[in-house]
Amino acid sequence: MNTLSLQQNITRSWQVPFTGNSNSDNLNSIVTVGDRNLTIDEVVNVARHGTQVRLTDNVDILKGVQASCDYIDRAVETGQPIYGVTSGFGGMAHVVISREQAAELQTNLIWFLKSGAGARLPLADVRAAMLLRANSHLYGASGIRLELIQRIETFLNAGVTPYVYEFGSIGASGDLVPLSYITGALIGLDPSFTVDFDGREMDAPTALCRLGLQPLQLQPKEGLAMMNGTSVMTAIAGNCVYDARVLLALAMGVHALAIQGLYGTNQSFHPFIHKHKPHPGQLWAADQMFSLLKGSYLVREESDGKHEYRGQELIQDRYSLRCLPQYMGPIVDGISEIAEQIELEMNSVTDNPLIDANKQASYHGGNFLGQYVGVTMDRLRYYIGLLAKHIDVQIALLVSPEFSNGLPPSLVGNLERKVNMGLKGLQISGNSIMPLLTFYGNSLADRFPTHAEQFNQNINSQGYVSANLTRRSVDIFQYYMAIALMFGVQAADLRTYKMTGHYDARTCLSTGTLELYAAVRQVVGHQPTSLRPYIWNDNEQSLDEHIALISADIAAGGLIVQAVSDILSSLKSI
Ligand SMILES: N[C@@H](Cc1ccc([N+](=O)[O-])cc1)C(=O)O
Repeated sequence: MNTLSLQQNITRSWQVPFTGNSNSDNLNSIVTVGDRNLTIDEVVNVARHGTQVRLTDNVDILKGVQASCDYIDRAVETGQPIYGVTSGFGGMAHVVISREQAAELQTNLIWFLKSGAGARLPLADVRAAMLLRANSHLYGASGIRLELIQRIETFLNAGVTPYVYEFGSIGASGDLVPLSYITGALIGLDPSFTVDFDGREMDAPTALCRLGLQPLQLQPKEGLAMMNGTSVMTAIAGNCVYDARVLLALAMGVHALAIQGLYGTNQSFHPFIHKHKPHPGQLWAADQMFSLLKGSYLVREESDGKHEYRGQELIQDRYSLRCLPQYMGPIVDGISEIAEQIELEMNSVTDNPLIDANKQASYHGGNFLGQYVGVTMDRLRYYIGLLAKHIDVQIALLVSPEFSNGLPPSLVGNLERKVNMGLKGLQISGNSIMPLLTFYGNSLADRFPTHAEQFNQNINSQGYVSANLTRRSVDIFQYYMAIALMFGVQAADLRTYKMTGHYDARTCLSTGTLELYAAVRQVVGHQPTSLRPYIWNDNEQSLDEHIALISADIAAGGLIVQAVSDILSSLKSI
């Protein structure tokens, strides 16, 4: 079946409704796999937005794939001792496997690894994992037939996604258990392997039948090649890095709104300061913030180096404003390093043994160890915690008249209505999320080794669990960001009123934050007006609904994300 002929514009059950963001250019173009490096954006487009996939038709590459299979065939024929081909697995690798048992060894591997537990992974993570597995195999070092790799292409393009579970991998032999579910489904091993077929739950043999495919018997090495690798944790990591960058760009937007709400200065972002401490992330954050505040009537324009006594107000801003580039810098640099390492992992061969068909040799090693994923995902959660902590203190300044430079307590809109308590509940709700995000910042990769599997896997990365935890952290951060944006918008309106006597912040905000402000107002369905700020009386809206609307827009890459697309693309180029 030619799955490429399937209509590309059908919206599938697992698809995130695409409203357009910075990777929209590539959205409808096909992603070719095998002859070049994949990017995080491409993986996200395939995983979430249904971009079609085509395996390379580069003859040399395809010959290389076949040559690795031929090498394995010969090795089995001649009884060469090769791990996992003519030997047992892991701590039982001393067991000799005969030529007659070599295929059964591979199928049996799926059976005893079918031991996952917990919730199902999001389908987008599984799709990304399949894409990365195909990519890894096309290096021709794995001894797996093109026919099996093509099944991955077929599944992806037809929207067929195996169910995989959140527990089972220690990230040591890669993701053995999660990948066993993908492998079992791809070959239609048994009805107990199930898939999402375009929104419908179905057993794998039935799904194959619908795709016009027969169940497939694994050849020697193929089970190991499919299951011995980091593709699932790396897939989750790639999706998380994408989301974390979006959230970092939004954090910059939130800070720019908060600085205007607080009537902060732009002087702290002056290039003169930062060229004297030129860490790339710090330079980026300062430069972005300087631009983001340009043209605003709600900042103290002090870029000429002048400053004045300000009565009871401090002559310079508090640290969460003044030291923003120095605080954000390491996070920016860290996330960019994480993105680089995850992209490299995405474009690696992560199984064992690896075959060099040209030299007629195979090498026993350990590219399946997911330590890069474990460590980077631990770091990413740590950075998310730091970002959240910074936003939390900004909100605390905004709601406290002692520190807010004259804003009403808890950002109450209508002070005449004495029962109005403003955004107190919203802050408390945010306060219930932020500590969790910093708690999730704890590391997992350094936890006590499990000495799994007869001490064979006696060091492990926990990369899979760490990546899943990072996804949770990203999801929660989206709620927190929604809350922060609500504070930013309300503060901008109230500061506008203080400066002008009307509430329409569009007339005063910087050009760099106007779109973000307008996007939030549009998403919650409250258009700006000069007569009232965003929140006027407590009983006129349900704040929880606004949180839900804004966070859903962020998750879908909607209007709010589009509003920071310049920041996002600049972030990707660091
Ligand atoms: N990742 C192991 C392969 C492996 C080890 C253990 C198991 N197992 O299930 O015990 C399976 C596969 C290696 O290549 O050495």
